[in-house]
Amino acid sequence: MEKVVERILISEEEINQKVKELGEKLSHDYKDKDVLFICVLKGAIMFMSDLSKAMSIPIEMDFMAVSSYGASTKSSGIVKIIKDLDASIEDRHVVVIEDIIDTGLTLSYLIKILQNRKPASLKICTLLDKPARRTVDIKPDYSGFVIEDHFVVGYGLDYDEKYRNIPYIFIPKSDIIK
Ligand SMILES: O=P(O)(O)OC[C@H]1O[C@H](OP(=O)(O)OP(=O)(O)O)[C@H](O)[C@@H]1O
Ligand code: HPA
Ligand SMILES: [Mg+2]
Repeated sequence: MEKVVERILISEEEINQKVKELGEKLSHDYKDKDVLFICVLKGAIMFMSDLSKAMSIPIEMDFMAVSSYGASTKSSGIVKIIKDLDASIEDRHVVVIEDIIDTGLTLSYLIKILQNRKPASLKICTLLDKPARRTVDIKPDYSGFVIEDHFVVGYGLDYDEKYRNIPYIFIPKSDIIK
């Protein structure tokens, strides 16, 4: 990994601690409700998995896949649904689980679609928030770390589909990014 890591931004320990805190907060906030977590594939896979295990209440899970980045570090601005939810979210208490809010285009598009399906409530939980690059007005209800304007990978986040499995979040060396 020395060949590709410029700098570790968030260590495995820091992620674990933050996920534990978010799990406690969400468990408290949803203790009297049936909550449905929607994982935004593929980036949120690690966060969804660890966060759901940090919950002290039972939750339901569903998955949605959208894509706007492709093999690039820049959002195309066009968000495509690649896989939709399996079930209706009408009257459900929904929390959308994301790995990162960057420009905000992906989530603002997704939230509009989900809001139209009339959930009882709809909140956003993101591990990373990069407000410097926001082009649309969207804010998370739950957020792990606010980060500066770096392209980051690891813990679900990819560059050209690689590094999602690395258990920490790092800034890659510039020569591996085209
Ligand atoms: O706020 P934005 O600028 O829209 O960027 C954030 C989104 O981009 C990434 O997904 P991507 O489309 O690369 O798909 P992936 O999760 O499969 O990597 C990331 O996982 C977020 O979903
Ligand atoms: O910083 C990032 N890293 C990886 N994928 C991303 N998608 C949006 N922002 C990022
Ligand atoms: Mg990506």
